[in-house]
Amino acid sequence: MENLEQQLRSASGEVPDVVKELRQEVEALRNRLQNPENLTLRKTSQDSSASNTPSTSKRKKRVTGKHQPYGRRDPDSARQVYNKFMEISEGSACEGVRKWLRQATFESDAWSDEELLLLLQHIYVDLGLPSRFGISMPVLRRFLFAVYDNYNDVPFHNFRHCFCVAQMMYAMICKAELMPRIGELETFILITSCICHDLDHPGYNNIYQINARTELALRYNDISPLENHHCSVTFRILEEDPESDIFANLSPTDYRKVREGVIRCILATDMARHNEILAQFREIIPIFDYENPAHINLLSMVLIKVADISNEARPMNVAEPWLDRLLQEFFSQSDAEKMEGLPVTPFMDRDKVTKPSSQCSFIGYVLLPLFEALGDLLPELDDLIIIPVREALDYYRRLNEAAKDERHRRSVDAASGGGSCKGDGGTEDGMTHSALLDPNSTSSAAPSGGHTYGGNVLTKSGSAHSMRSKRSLQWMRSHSHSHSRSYDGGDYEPVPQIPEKSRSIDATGEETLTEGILAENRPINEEADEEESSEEEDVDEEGEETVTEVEVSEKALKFKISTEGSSTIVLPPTGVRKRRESRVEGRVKTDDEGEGETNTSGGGKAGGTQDVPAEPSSQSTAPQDGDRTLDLTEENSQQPCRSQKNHHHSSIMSRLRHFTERLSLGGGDGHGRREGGLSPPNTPPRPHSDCSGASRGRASPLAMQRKTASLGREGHGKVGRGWRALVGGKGGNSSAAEGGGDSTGSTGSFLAACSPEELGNGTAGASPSAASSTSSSSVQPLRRKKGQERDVEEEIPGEGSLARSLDSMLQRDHCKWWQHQKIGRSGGPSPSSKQRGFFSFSSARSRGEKQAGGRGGGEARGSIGSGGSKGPPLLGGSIRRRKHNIGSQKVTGPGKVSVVLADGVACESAN
Ligand SMILES: Nc1nc2c(ncn2[C@@H]2O[C@H](COP(=O)(O)O)[C@@H](O)[C@H]2O)c(=O)[nH]1
Ligand SMILES: [Zn+2]
Repeated sequence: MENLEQQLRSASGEVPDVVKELRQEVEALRNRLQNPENLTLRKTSQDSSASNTPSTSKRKKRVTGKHQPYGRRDPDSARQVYNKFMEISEGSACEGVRKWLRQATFESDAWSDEELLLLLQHIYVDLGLPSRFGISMPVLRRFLFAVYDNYNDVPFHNFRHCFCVAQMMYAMICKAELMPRIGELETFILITSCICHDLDHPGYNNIYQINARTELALRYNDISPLENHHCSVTFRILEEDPESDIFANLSPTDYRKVREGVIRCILATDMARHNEILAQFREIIPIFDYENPAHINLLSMVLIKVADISNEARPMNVAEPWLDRLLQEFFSQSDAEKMEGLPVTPFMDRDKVTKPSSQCSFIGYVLLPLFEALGDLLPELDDLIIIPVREALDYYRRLNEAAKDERHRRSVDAASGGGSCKGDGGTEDGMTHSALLDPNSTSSAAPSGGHTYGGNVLTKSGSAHSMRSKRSLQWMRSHSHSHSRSYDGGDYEPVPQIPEKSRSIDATGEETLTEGILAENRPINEEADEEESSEEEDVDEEGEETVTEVEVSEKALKFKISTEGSSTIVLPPTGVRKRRESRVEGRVKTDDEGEGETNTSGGGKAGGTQDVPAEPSSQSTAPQDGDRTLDLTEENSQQPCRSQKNHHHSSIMSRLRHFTERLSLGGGDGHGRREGGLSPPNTPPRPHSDCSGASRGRASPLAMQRKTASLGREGHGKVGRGWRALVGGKGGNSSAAEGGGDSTGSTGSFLAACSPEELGNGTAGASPSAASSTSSSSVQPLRRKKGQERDVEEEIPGEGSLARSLDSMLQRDHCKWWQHQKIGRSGGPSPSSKQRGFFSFSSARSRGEKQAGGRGGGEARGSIGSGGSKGPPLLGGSIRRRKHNIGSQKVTGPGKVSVVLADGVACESAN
């Protein structure tokens, strides 16, 4: 522009007005673009021309990643989804689908995007939320679509993930009959939070955001940058398009509670806060009081966390594609980290992670302890989520054990000049069939770390097995004989096994020896302390572990916001070994015996219970009441922490210094400068085949099974097409649909997709899924069929021919297909003669059913608690809510400054 103006000036002596105006516009545009706030959402105004679609234009600039390989979905396809959603939006799910929607077996892949939107609508309506909170159906639909439109096209953290989380939340609410207990408002908060909890997720996590110093990390000062962003986007959606504002008719009090609640819940999904939240929750379980808002707060945070990581509670054919997507996202991030010279996040590193190792670690150390804590309070959820997760862990342990056995066998073979890796039970991919196939195999349950292989017990030298507790071994033994998902609910105490992480297995079963996991990952992935090295000495090379996401994420949070409204500098754990021990022992010690008091003085309540160490000297990473910050001054560094008998204080001090330096400095030259100059990685999302698994690149029965099960990702609509063909669309355009969406509904057509008789007569051979169903149902004890191997390359979603043939089959025989899906879920509901097929497509009126909608239309279902006024304060709890002036600072101790980040959230740090 400047050049142009200069030329014009020299040519004609003046700059014409039109050019001046143009310049102003360019300036305004530049300002908009440079302010990331303006870029978070797609502007409604930009595309309002097209059928009143709320928002479908491409955002110009990302705020969530420097080198971002992912993007939004194509605006045209989003618009199409909107139009289709509007077409079907007055339909409703039939009874069979509704029931399925309350199960962990629900398969989101079976539905198109617009169908999922319809199902989300159903969830709101079924819970009576629109009528209770004055949400008209057009507003609800517009909101749901805006949410859809603000998810990115990333492998895992996409709209379908948010759907799954919301659906699991719905299932838990129904199963445990939570609504009367927690109240309508909290239910509203929970469902909405689930739907919004990963909005605009870039596919790269907080660790990347912080290390790469992205706009988000800068904006949120490294404090849960993504979760803060998800919250921010949530409320921007509502602010920027009042027609989508589902909170518009809330009273000011309720609005405040909802806003606080949604923020609280979404922020709780940061895995860096996992231990803190779990520890606090465990504290209150024995005294849980549904009348106590602080307890409800914490329960909600746990519920959303559980829903968020609940994929492994789903049947194998649902869970595994999600794991593949997650690893795809992980690997893409670690590839980018490598290319950008950033610390490589160990649990995301394709060179170090296998599916079984990843899942053993995650389920054993992160997921199951959380689920079981929830199960302690809500035993109703055992069947729904806890037992399936135990089985998943059992399965992955077996895989891990088998892989270890195989490696051992190979090394023995190699040492003795032995030959082939194949034969006598070994598979091409390094798995030992005997261990996988034989549920009675003792290989995963051998006491004292013994492995059986070919009848010989190989004694493992390492400490990993010795770190299993007796109870763990007992459980593993008992479960190695388990043949059914119908777990007897016996005396199971989950004590995680130490998964093997030090080696990964490639497609041929070749193992890649990894270096010390922590060694490569500076700054925030490293345990740099010498003392720690010595602490690790008793971990043999096979017992080496990859730190979990929680551990790495905790470290990534320089400031850890506590739910008490203050924040604390996290004490770095004293070492992997101690962490493991504390996990192994902590639960046993804390729940009943009260031995976990070693690190609190005066019986401090908050925190620490999960990580209560086996040894008094170990550290809890959870903040303790009364001593929430670590004083960094030299003189105080010599003093023991007030609330912790800290035998390692000085080393922790040095570690902390080291750690905080590294944190703030990023990788690179050791002086805080990342090595620049690297070209953008330009790493497109890896195809599925790049997710390393215990076995890759080979077709297998399982792969076929999975292929048939994870249907129609070619547009996500394959399966639904059968239904859509039947329903045919209402024929109304989107605006008509919007207009007609009040509680009375318009004259929607009624269409029962198939009759109960048809369902009852379905035969197993009718579809590829039926094959899946048959085979998986015949192997109840494990989540996998005997001999099933992992084959990632075979799992590419949406791969043509099978999906196509299924699609055409579905158009003929969708009812049977659906029935088989139901049959096929291990642990899923048995098909009932009352099942009514896919969807019935009916208006509220024609079904004579409550269809919430316009104000006062339709009452809430179920027994609902008192008026939804239970919304507790943000960050409340045991938990004093503090009113602060945002931005204010005060010195809170020698070398410490407290800065108020947001209402109720203060951050204390060394100055
Ligand atoms: N290794 C695994 N990690 C998992 C699995 N399911 C979830 N996760 C991790 O948890 C977080 C949840 O947070 P989100 O709000 O970002 O979704 C997710 O990012 C994963 O990293 C799993 O099955 N295995
Ligand atoms: Zn999530």
